[in-house]
Amino acid sequence: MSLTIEKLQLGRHSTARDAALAIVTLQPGETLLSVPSWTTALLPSEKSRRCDWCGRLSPPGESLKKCSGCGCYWYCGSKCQLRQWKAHHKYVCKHYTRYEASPAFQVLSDEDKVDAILLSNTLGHLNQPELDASPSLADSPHIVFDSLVQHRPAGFSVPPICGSMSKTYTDSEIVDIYARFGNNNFVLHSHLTPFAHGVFPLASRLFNHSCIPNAVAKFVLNTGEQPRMEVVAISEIQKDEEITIPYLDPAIPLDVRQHQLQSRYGFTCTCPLCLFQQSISPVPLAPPTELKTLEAALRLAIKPEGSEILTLPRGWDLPSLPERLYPLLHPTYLPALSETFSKASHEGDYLTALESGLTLLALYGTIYPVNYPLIGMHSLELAKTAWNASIAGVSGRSEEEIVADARLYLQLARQVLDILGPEGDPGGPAEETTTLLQLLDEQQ
Ligand SMILES: C[S@@+](CC[C@H](N)C(=O)[O-])C[C@H]1O[C@@H](n2cnc3c(N)ncnc32)[C@H](O)[C@@H]1O
Repeated sequence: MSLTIEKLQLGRHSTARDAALAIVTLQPGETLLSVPSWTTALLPSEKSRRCDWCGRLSPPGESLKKCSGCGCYWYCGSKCQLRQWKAHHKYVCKHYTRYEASPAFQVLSDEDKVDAILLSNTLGHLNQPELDASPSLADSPHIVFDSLVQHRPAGFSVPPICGSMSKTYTDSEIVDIYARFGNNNFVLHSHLTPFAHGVFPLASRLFNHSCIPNAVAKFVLNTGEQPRMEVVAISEIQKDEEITIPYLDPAIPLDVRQHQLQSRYGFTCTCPLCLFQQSISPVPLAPPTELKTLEAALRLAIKPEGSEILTLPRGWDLPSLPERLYPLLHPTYLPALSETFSKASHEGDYLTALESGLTLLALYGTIYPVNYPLIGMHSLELAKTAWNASIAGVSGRSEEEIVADARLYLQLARQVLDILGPEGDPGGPAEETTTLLQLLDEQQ
């Protein structure tokens, strides 16, 4: 398939069939692709909180309007309701209540329920003529969806379908369509919190996975429109370089990551992060007597004594990590550290919170590529902790020192979140960071 979209084009890949390649040099923060979802389905926890079409939260003081047919879909206005009706709800509405109450649907896991609804919606979409009579390939979700790689993991079985579409397609056609689901669909998130699953055929056709991605997907919500996926470069990408996104959190332990990539997507990841972690595996646990020394050394690597700048590794830099720090890469260490930071910040044990939060930031810096959104989110959390600590007081540290740290963390948060740009629900970390920086400036 030949496919060129402004800044990127499809080229051959040695193991993944095709790959998205940059046509020109791309800068961090550049939007590489912006596409509306073909169809989405909200997670059960989000039903009636968000519009089923545009995915926006119900505006403050207003409630969403319920579909009078099925009573199970909610909309922020008639524009969204009409569009969803035309796209696929007309096929499922009068069947939905019985379908949702059926034992075959009820036994499914929450994730599978969402995919079952997504499949029902997708069948509706496939049954519609393309909007454009002679669409370019990139504008034709039908053709692109048809060309997606199929994957049938162990235990693969098609969930029950809602509505009249089950009669329009043969069983084997439905199996073929569902076999493109697990490895091609996306989890939609707002400020990194998932709220829906969605089908974006063009994005699926283009982007392979790397645990050290050079781009990430974000989701933009506008009334009347389906949620839009935007793929944003987080580092400089050279002409002809492959553009990759993370299919899962690169901080997940190596064996779990490899297992999930193999079972859900059917491939073995050979990115430099996986290869490096394999090469040092099994990582020993740090002896408890040495842990504090190793943590201090890791913190010093990003924030040398008295330094007024944070030096996160430029891009993924694990091979340059001193070998004596490898025990901090043990798979159980990061979750324990993250727990310590959350608990200590919450309980007001600020000495522990500031130390563990900075160690965690340094550890994230060794795993995630530079400008990875989670680094910005964590840096904001650490800034808020430092802010609270400056008010409460921490023994051995002056208020000025702690406020200076809060500013450093906020600046890092802003740098990273500015590259990601606006996404998801109103408010959120980018706005919070700007407000806190303004407050700090006013206090000076
Ligand atoms: C969303 S598609 C990506 C586009 C795909 N390369 C294509 O040609 O349509 C996901 C599938 O691509 C392949 N894939 C993605 N990332 C890969 C990687 N890093 N190594 C090998 N295969 C990969 C797997 O077959 C996976 O199920």
